[in-house]
Amino acid sequence: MQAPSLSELKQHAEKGDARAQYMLAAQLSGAGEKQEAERWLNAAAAQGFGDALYTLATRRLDHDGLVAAAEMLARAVQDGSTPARRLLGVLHAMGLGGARDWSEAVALVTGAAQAGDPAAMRELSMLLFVADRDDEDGANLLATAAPRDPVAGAVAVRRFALGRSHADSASARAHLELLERVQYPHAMSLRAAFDKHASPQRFQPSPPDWVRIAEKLEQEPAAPAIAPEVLCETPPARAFRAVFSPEECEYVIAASARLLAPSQISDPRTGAPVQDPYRTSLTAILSLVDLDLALVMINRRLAAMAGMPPENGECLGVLYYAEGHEYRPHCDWLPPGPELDRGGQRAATALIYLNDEYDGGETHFLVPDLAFKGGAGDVLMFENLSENGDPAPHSRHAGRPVREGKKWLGSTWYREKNYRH
Ligand SMILES: O=C(O)CCC(=O)C(=O)O
Ligand SMILES: [Fe+2]
Repeated sequence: MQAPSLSELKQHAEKGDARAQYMLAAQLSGAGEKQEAERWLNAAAAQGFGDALYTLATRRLDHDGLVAAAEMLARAVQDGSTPARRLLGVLHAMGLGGARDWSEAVALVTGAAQAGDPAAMRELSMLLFVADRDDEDGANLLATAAPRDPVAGAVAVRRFALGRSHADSASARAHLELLERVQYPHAMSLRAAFDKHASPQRFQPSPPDWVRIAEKLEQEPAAPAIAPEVLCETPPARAFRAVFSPEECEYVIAASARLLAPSQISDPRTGAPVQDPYRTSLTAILSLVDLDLALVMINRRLAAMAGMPPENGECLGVLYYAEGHEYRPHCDWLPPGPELDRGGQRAATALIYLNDEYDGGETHFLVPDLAFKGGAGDVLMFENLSENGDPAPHSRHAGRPVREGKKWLGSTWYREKNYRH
Protein backbone atom coordinates (compact mmCIF):
# COMPACT_ATOMS: atom_id res chain seq x y z
CA MET A 1 0.00 0.00 0.00
CA GLN A 2 1.34 3.42 -0.94
CA ALA A 3 1.88 5.92 1.87
CA PRO A 4 -0.64 8.79 1.67
CA SER A 5 0.73 12.09 0.36
CA LEU A 6 0.93 15.15 2.57
CA SER A 7 -2.08 16.74 0.89
CA GLU A 8 -4.15 13.55 1.29
CA LEU A 9 -3.19 13.44 4.98
CA LYS A 10 -4.18 17.09 5.38
CA GLN A 11 -7.57 16.43 3.79
CA HIS A 12 -8.29 13.51 6.10
CA ALA A 13 -6.94 15.36 9.12
CA GLU A 14 -9.19 18.37 8.45
CA LYS A 15 -12.15 15.98 8.29
CA GLY A 16 -11.28 14.75 11.79
CA ASP A 17 -9.51 11.43 11.05
CA ALA A 18 -7.34 10.94 14.19
CA ARG A 19 -4.85 8.56 12.54
CA ALA A 20 -4.31 11.05 9.70
CA GLN A 21 -3.85 13.84 12.25
CA TYR A 22 -1.18 11.79 14.05
CA MET A 23 0.64 10.88 10.83
CA LEU A 24 0.46 14.46 9.61
CA ALA A 25 1.96 15.64 12.90
CA ALA A 26 4.87 13.19 12.44
CA GLN A 27 5.51 14.39 8.89
CA LEU A 28 5.30 18.07 9.79
CA SER A 29 7.60 17.54 12.76
CA GLY A 30 10.14 15.84 10.48
CA ALA A 31 9.92 18.83 8.12
CA GLY A 32 10.63 21.23 10.99
CA GLU A 33 7.10 22.69 11.19
CA LYS A 34 6.92 22.16 14.93
CA GLN A 35 3.95 24.38 15.74
CA GLU A 36 1.65 22.85 13.14
CA ALA A 37 2.87 19.39 14.18
CA GLU A 38 1.90 20.12 17.80
CA ARG A 39 -1.54 21.31 16.77
CA TRP A 40 -2.30 18.05 14.95
CA LEU A 41 -0.73 15.88 17.64
CA ASN A 42 -2.98 17.53 20.23
CA ALA A 43 -5.99 17.14 17.94
CA ALA A 44 -5.33 13.39 17.60
CA ALA A 45 -4.82 13.03 21.37
CA ALA A 46 -8.05 14.93 22.09
CA GLN A 47 -9.84 12.24 20.11
CA GLY A 48 -8.25 9.52 22.24
CA PHE A 49 -5.77 8.30 19.57
CA GLY A 50 -3.40 6.02 21.50
CA ASP A 51 -0.09 6.75 19.76
CA ALA A 52 -0.65 10.52 20.13
CA LEU A 53 -1.51 10.17 23.82
CA TYR A 54 1.56 7.99 24.35
CA THR A 55 3.80 10.58 22.65
CA LEU A 56 2.40 13.38 24.82
CA ALA A 57 2.70 11.24 27.97
CA THR A 58 6.41 10.57 27.34
CA ARG A 59 6.98 14.32 27.59
CA ARG A 60 5.36 14.52 31.01
CA LEU A 61 7.58 12.05 32.87
CA ASP A 62 9.18 14.76 34.98
CA HIS A 63 8.21 14.91 38.66
CA ASP A 64 5.28 17.30 38.29
CA GLY A 65 3.86 15.69 35.16
CA LEU A 66 3.62 12.09 36.34
CA VAL A 67 -0.06 12.13 37.29
CA ALA A 68 -0.99 13.66 33.93
CA ALA A 69 1.28 11.15 32.14
CA ALA A 70 -0.36 8.19 33.92
CA GLU A 71 -3.79 9.49 33.02
CA MET A 72 -2.87 9.94 29.34
CA LEU A 73 -1.29 6.48 29.24
CA ALA A 74 -4.45 4.93 30.71
CA ARG A 75 -6.46 6.52 27.88
CA ALA A 76 -3.89 5.33 25.33
CA VAL A 77 -4.23 1.79 26.71
CA GLN A 78 -7.99 1.98 26.12
CA ASP A 79 -7.20 2.76 22.49
CA GLY A 80 -5.02 -0.36 22.26
CA SER A 81 -1.53 1.20 22.50
CA THR A 82 1.06 -1.46 23.41
CA PRO A 83 3.90 0.95 24.32
CA ALA A 84 1.46 2.76 26.62
CA ARG A 85 0.67 -0.53 28.39
CA ARG A 86 4.34 -1.18 28.99
CA LEU A 87 5.12 2.34 30.21
CA LEU A 88 2.05 2.51 32.45
CA GLY A 89 3.19 -0.84 33.85
CA VAL A 90 6.52 0.79 34.79
CA LEU A 91 4.76 3.70 36.50
CA HIS A 92 2.54 1.32 38.50
CA ALA A 93 5.51 -0.86 39.46
CA MET A 94 7.41 2.22 40.71
CA GLY A 95 4.43 3.95 42.32
CA LEU A 96 4.76 7.01 40.07
CA GLY A 97 1.69 9.06 39.10
CA GLY A 98 -0.37 6.87 41.47
CA ALA A 99 0.01 4.26 44.21
CA ARG A 100 2.42 1.38 43.67
CA ASP A 101 0.49 -1.58 42.27
CA TRP A 102 2.53 -4.60 41.22
CA SER A 103 -0.37 -6.80 40.07
CA GLU A 104 -1.78 -4.01 37.89
CA ALA A 105 1.71 -3.51 36.40
CA VAL A 106 1.98 -7.21 35.55
CA ALA A 107 -1.58 -7.29 34.17
CA LEU A 108 -0.82 -4.38 31.82
CA VAL A 109 2.40 -5.89 30.50
CA THR A 110 0.83 -9.33 30.19
CA GLY A 111 -1.87 -7.74 28.02
CA ALA A 112 0.85 -6.36 25.73
CA ALA A 113 2.56 -9.77 25.59
CA GLN A 114 -0.75 -11.48 24.79
CA ALA A 115 -1.16 -9.02 21.92
CA GLY A 116 2.16 -10.40 20.59
CA ASP A 117 4.56 -7.64 21.68
CA PRO A 118 8.04 -9.24 21.90
CA ALA A 119 9.45 -6.61 24.29
CA ALA A 120 6.62 -7.33 26.75
CA MET A 121 7.30 -11.09 26.44
CA ARG A 122 10.98 -10.71 27.18
CA GLU A 123 10.45 -8.53 30.27
CA LEU A 124 8.00 -11.08 31.67
CA SER A 125 10.49 -13.87 30.96
CA MET A 126 13.11 -12.08 33.08
CA LEU A 127 10.64 -11.79 35.96
CA LEU A 128 9.95 -15.53 35.73
CA PHE A 129 13.67 -16.32 35.79
CA VAL A 130 14.13 -14.58 39.17
CA ALA A 131 12.38 -17.42 41.01
CA ASP A 132 13.70 -20.15 38.71
CA ARG A 133 16.47 -19.60 36.17
CA ASP A 134 15.13 -22.56 34.19
CA ASP A 135 11.48 -21.55 34.33
CA GLU A 136 9.86 -23.19 31.29
CA ASP A 137 7.34 -20.42 30.71
CA GLY A 138 10.17 -17.91 30.84
CA ALA A 139 12.26 -19.88 28.35
CA ASN A 140 9.23 -20.22 26.12
CA LEU A 141 8.40 -16.49 26.16
CA LEU A 142 12.03 -15.58 25.54
CA ALA A 143 12.33 -17.99 22.61
CA THR A 144 9.10 -16.61 21.11
CA ALA A 145 10.32 -13.00 21.47
CA ALA A 146 13.94 -13.52 20.35
CA PRO A 147 13.48 -13.54 16.54
CA ARG A 148 11.81 -10.12 16.72
CA ASP A 149 13.53 -8.42 19.64
CA PRO A 150 17.32 -7.85 19.90
CA VAL A 151 17.32 -7.68 23.72
CA ALA A 152 15.56 -11.04 23.89
CA GLY A 153 17.95 -12.33 21.19
CA ALA A 154 21.02 -11.32 23.21
CA VAL A 155 19.69 -12.97 26.40
CA ALA A 156 18.69 -16.09 24.46
CA VAL A 157 22.24 -16.47 23.07
CA ARG A 158 23.72 -15.92 26.54
CA ARG A 159 21.41 -18.58 27.99
CA PHE A 160 22.24 -20.97 25.19
CA ALA A 161 25.98 -20.50 25.83
CA LEU A 162 25.42 -21.15 29.54
CA GLY A 163 23.63 -24.37 28.71
CA ARG A 164 20.41 -22.90 30.10
CA SER A 165 18.31 -21.96 27.16
CA HIS A 166 16.09 -24.54 25.66
CA ALA A 167 16.50 -23.01 22.22
CA ASP A 168 18.23 -25.10 19.58
CA SER A 169 21.65 -24.10 18.25
CA ALA A 170 20.27 -23.07 14.83
CA SER A 171 18.06 -20.37 16.31
CA ALA A 172 20.73 -19.22 18.80
CA ARG A 173 23.17 -18.94 15.88
CA ALA A 174 20.62 -16.94 13.88
CA HIS A 175 20.09 -14.50 16.80
CA LEU A 176 23.85 -14.13 17.21
CA GLU A 177 24.42 -13.46 13.51
CA LEU A 178 21.69 -10.83 13.54
CA LEU A 179 23.27 -9.13 16.57
CA GLU A 180 26.64 -9.18 14.78
CA ARG A 181 25.08 -7.63 11.66
CA VAL A 182 23.55 -4.76 13.66
CA GLN A 183 26.90 -4.32 15.47
CA TYR A 184 25.56 -5.03 18.95
CA PRO A 185 28.53 -3.80 21.03
CA HIS A 186 28.62 -6.93 23.22
CA ALA A 187 28.39 -9.36 20.27
CA MET A 188 32.06 -10.40 20.49
CA SER A 189 31.55 -11.64 24.03
CA LEU A 190 28.44 -13.56 22.97
CA ARG A 191 30.34 -15.08 20.03
CA ALA A 192 33.17 -16.27 22.29
CA ALA A 193 30.67 -17.81 24.72
CA PHE A 194 28.62 -19.35 21.91
CA ASP A 195 31.67 -21.01 20.34
CA LYS A 196 32.41 -22.92 23.51
CA HIS A 197 28.82 -23.49 24.59
CA ALA A 198 27.47 -26.37 26.60
CA SER A 199 24.70 -28.38 24.96
CA PRO A 200 21.25 -27.28 26.01
CA GLN A 201 18.17 -29.35 25.30
CA ARG A 202 16.19 -28.75 22.15
CA PHE A 203 12.97 -26.93 22.65
CA GLN A 204 10.11 -25.81 20.42
CA PRO A 205 8.37 -22.62 21.58
CA SER A 206 4.70 -23.33 22.28
CA PRO A 207 1.70 -21.03 22.89
CA PRO A 208 2.24 -19.43 26.33
CA ASP A 209 0.10 -20.63 29.23
CA TRP A 210 -1.11 -17.18 30.34
CA VAL A 211 -3.03 -18.45 33.37
CA ARG A 212 0.04 -20.20 34.78
CA ILE A 213 2.25 -17.18 34.02
CA ALA A 214 -0.19 -14.84 35.81
CA GLU A 215 -0.17 -17.13 38.85
CA LYS A 216 3.63 -17.17 39.00
CA LEU A 217 3.87 -13.39 38.71
CA GLU A 218 1.11 -12.51 41.14
CA GLN A 219 3.71 -11.62 43.77
CA GLU A 220 6.68 -9.41 42.99
CA PRO A 221 9.65 -11.75 42.50
CA ALA A 222 11.78 -11.79 45.64
CA ALA A 223 15.53 -12.16 45.22
CA PRO A 224 17.54 -13.84 48.00
CA ALA A 225 19.20 -11.57 50.56
CA ILE A 226 22.96 -11.36 50.15
CA ALA A 227 25.36 -10.55 52.99
CA PRO A 228 27.89 -7.80 52.23
CA GLU A 229 31.66 -8.10 52.27
CA VAL A 230 33.11 -5.12 54.11
CA LEU A 231 35.86 -3.66 51.90
CA CYS A 232 36.58 -0.46 53.76
CA GLU A 233 35.25 1.73 56.62
CA THR A 234 36.44 5.13 55.35
CA PRO A 235 34.73 5.56 53.00
CA PRO A 236 32.17 2.88 53.87
CA ALA A 237 32.39 0.45 50.92
CA ARG A 238 30.66 -2.94 50.61
CA ALA A 239 30.72 -5.64 47.96
CA PHE A 240 27.81 -8.02 47.27
CA ARG A 241 28.64 -11.06 45.17
CA ALA A 242 26.55 -12.54 42.34
CA VAL A 243 23.56 -10.23 42.85
CA PHE A 244 22.65 -10.42 39.18
CA SER A 245 22.79 -13.45 36.88
CA PRO A 246 24.78 -13.40 33.60
CA GLU A 247 21.42 -13.25 31.80
CA GLU A 248 20.42 -10.15 33.77
CA CYS A 249 23.79 -8.53 33.02
CA GLU A 250 23.28 -9.26 29.31
CA TYR A 251 19.77 -7.82 29.56
CA VAL A 252 21.03 -4.51 31.00
CA ILE A 253 23.76 -4.27 28.36
CA ALA A 254 21.35 -5.07 25.52
CA ALA A 255 18.70 -2.64 26.78
CA SER A 256 21.25 0.16 26.90
CA ALA A 257 23.21 -0.49 23.67
CA ARG A 258 21.10 1.81 21.46
CA LEU A 259 21.32 4.65 24.00
CA LEU A 260 25.11 4.89 24.33
CA ALA A 261 26.55 8.38 23.91
CA PRO A 262 29.76 10.08 25.12
CA SER A 263 29.80 10.31 28.93
CA GLN A 264 29.46 13.69 30.59
CA ILE A 265 30.49 15.22 33.91
CA SER A 266 28.88 18.09 35.85
CA ASP A 267 30.56 21.39 35.03
CA PRO A 268 32.07 22.44 38.39
CA ARG A 269 31.00 26.07 37.81
CA THR A 270 27.49 25.69 36.41
CA GLY A 271 26.52 22.10 37.26
CA ALA A 272 25.47 21.59 33.64
CA PRO A 273 26.45 18.27 32.00
CA VAL A 274 29.49 18.64 29.74
CA GLN A 275 31.83 16.33 27.84
CA ASP A 276 35.40 16.25 29.19
CA PRO A 277 38.60 14.20 28.65
CA TYR A 278 38.33 13.44 32.37
CA ARG A 279 35.71 10.84 31.51
CA THR A 280 36.22 9.06 28.20
CA SER A 281 33.65 6.26 28.36
CA LEU A 282 30.22 6.10 26.73
CA THR A 283 27.08 6.21 28.88
CA ALA A 284 23.51 5.09 28.34
CA ILE A 285 21.03 6.70 30.73
CA LEU A 286 18.02 4.44 31.25
CA SER A 287 15.30 7.05 31.81
CA LEU A 288 11.72 6.19 32.76
CA VAL A 289 10.70 5.85 29.13
CA ASP A 290 13.45 3.26 28.56
CA LEU A 291 12.49 1.08 31.52
CA ASP A 292 10.43 -2.08 31.71
CA LEU A 293 9.43 -4.32 34.61
CA ALA A 294 12.65 -6.34 34.40
CA LEU A 295 14.75 -3.17 34.70
CA VAL A 296 12.53 -1.78 37.47
CA MET A 297 13.14 -4.98 39.39
CA ILE A 298 16.91 -4.74 38.79
CA ASN A 299 16.86 -1.11 40.01
CA ARG A 300 14.93 -2.13 43.12
CA ARG A 301 17.37 -4.92 43.92
CA LEU A 302 20.31 -2.54 43.46
CA ALA A 303 18.68 -0.02 45.82
CA ALA A 304 18.21 -2.79 48.39
CA MET A 305 21.95 -3.55 48.22
CA ALA A 306 22.76 0.15 48.59
CA GLY A 307 20.40 0.32 51.59
CA MET A 308 18.58 3.23 49.94
CA PRO A 309 14.90 3.77 49.03
CA PRO A 310 14.53 3.11 45.26
CA GLU A 311 12.89 6.52 44.77
CA ASN A 312 16.11 8.22 45.92
CA GLY A 313 17.93 6.72 42.94
CA GLU A 314 18.80 8.71 39.85
CA CYS A 315 18.40 6.85 36.56
CA LEU A 316 20.62 3.81 36.06
CA GLY A 317 23.55 4.73 33.84
CA VAL A 318 25.28 2.00 31.85
CA LEU A 319 28.93 2.83 31.23
CA TYR A 320 30.97 1.34 28.41
CA TYR A 321 34.75 1.68 28.53
CA ALA A 322 36.74 0.60 25.49
CA GLU A 323 40.52 0.11 25.69
CA GLY A 324 42.22 3.15 27.22
CA HIS A 325 38.96 4.66 28.48
CA GLU A 326 38.79 5.85 32.07
CA TYR A 327 37.02 8.01 34.60
CA ARG A 328 39.77 10.00 36.29
CA PRO A 329 39.76 10.64 40.07
CA HIS A 330 36.58 12.42 41.13
CA CYS A 331 33.94 12.64 43.82
CA ASP A 332 30.32 11.93 42.93
CA TRP A 333 29.04 15.04 44.78
CA LEU A 334 26.90 17.58 43.01
CA PRO A 335 27.85 21.25 42.92
CA PRO A 336 25.28 23.73 44.34
CA GLY A 337 22.38 24.39 41.97
CA PRO A 338 18.87 23.21 41.06
CA GLU A 339 19.96 19.56 40.74
CA LEU A 340 21.32 19.59 44.30
CA ASP A 341 18.16 21.34 45.57
CA ARG A 342 15.93 18.72 43.97
CA GLY A 343 16.92 15.58 45.88
CA GLY A 344 19.86 16.57 48.03
CA GLN A 345 23.44 15.32 47.73
CA ARG A 346 24.51 12.00 46.17
CA ALA A 347 24.70 10.12 49.45
CA ALA A 348 25.71 6.74 48.00
CA THR A 349 26.85 5.18 44.74
CA ALA A 350 26.06 1.62 43.65
CA LEU A 351 27.89 -0.06 40.78
CA ILE A 352 26.97 -3.29 38.97
CA TYR A 353 29.88 -5.00 37.24
CA LEU A 354 28.19 -6.32 34.12
CA ASN A 355 31.11 -8.26 32.64
CA ASP A 356 34.65 -9.29 33.51
CA GLU A 357 36.30 -9.71 30.13
CA TYR A 358 38.86 -6.92 30.52
CA ASP A 359 42.19 -6.08 32.17
CA GLY A 360 42.67 -2.94 34.24
CA GLY A 361 39.55 -0.84 34.74
CA GLU A 362 39.41 -1.28 38.55
CA THR A 363 37.35 1.10 40.65
CA HIS A 364 40.04 2.79 42.75
CA PHE A 365 39.60 4.71 46.03
CA LEU A 366 42.66 6.91 46.18
CA VAL A 367 43.23 7.61 49.88
CA PRO A 368 42.73 4.13 51.31
CA ASP A 369 44.37 2.93 48.03
CA LEU A 370 41.72 0.31 47.53
CA ALA A 371 41.23 -1.11 44.03
CA PHE A 372 38.13 -3.20 43.43
CA LYS A 373 37.12 -5.18 40.39
CA GLY A 374 33.90 -7.13 40.62
CA GLY A 375 33.00 -10.28 38.74
CA ALA A 376 29.99 -10.14 36.38
CA GLY A 377 26.86 -9.61 38.49
CA ASP A 378 28.69 -8.27 41.59
CA VAL A 379 27.64 -4.99 43.19
CA LEU A 380 29.83 -2.40 44.93
CA MET A 381 28.24 0.28 47.06
CA PHE A 382 29.97 3.15 48.80
CA GLU A 383 28.95 6.24 50.72
CA ASN A 384 29.92 9.73 49.58
CA LEU A 385 29.01 11.70 52.71
CA SER A 386 30.47 11.84 56.22
CA GLU A 387 28.28 11.13 59.23
CA ASN A 388 27.46 14.85 59.61
CA GLY A 389 26.20 14.89 55.99
CA ASP A 390 29.15 16.80 54.53
CA PRO A 391 30.87 15.47 51.41
CA ALA A 392 33.49 12.91 52.50
CA PRO A 393 36.91 13.46 50.88
CA HIS A 394 37.78 9.76 51.26
CA SER A 395 35.08 8.86 48.75
CA ARG A 396 37.28 10.21 45.93
CA HIS A 397 37.64 7.44 43.36
CA ALA A 398 38.46 6.64 39.75
CA GLY A 399 37.57 4.11 37.07
CA ARG A 400 41.12 3.17 36.10
CA PRO A 401 41.98 2.93 32.39
CA VAL A 402 40.95 -0.32 30.73
CA ARG A 403 44.13 -1.98 29.43
CA GLU A 404 42.53 -4.63 27.27
CA GLY A 405 38.95 -5.62 26.40
CA LYS A 406 35.76 -3.68 27.14
CA LYS A 407 34.28 -2.86 30.52
CA TRP A 408 30.53 -2.60 31.11
CA LEU A 409 29.28 -1.14 34.36
CA GLY A 410 25.88 -0.09 35.71
CA SER A 411 25.98 2.95 37.98
CA THR A 412 23.32 4.59 40.15
CA TRP A 413 23.72 7.60 42.41
CA TYR A 414 21.33 7.74 45.39
CA ARG A 415 20.27 11.10 46.74
CA GLU A 416 19.62 12.00 50.35
CA LYS A 417 15.91 12.49 49.58
CA ASN A 418 13.21 11.27 47.24
CA TYR A 419 14.34 12.22 43.75
CA ARG A 420 11.14 11.28 41.91
CA HIS A 421 8.38 13.47 43.31
O1 LIG B 1 34.18 2.98 36.32
C1 LIG B 1 34.25 2.88 37.54
O2 LIG B 1 34.74 1.88 38.08
C2 LIG B 1 33.77 4.03 38.41
C3 LIG B 1 32.49 4.65 37.94
C4 LIG B 1 32.14 5.86 38.72
O3 LIG B 1 32.96 6.45 39.34
C5 LIG B 1 30.75 6.37 38.78
O4 LIG B 1 29.90 5.87 38.05
O5 LIG B 1 30.51 7.31 39.56
FE1 LIG C 1 32.10 8.07 40.50
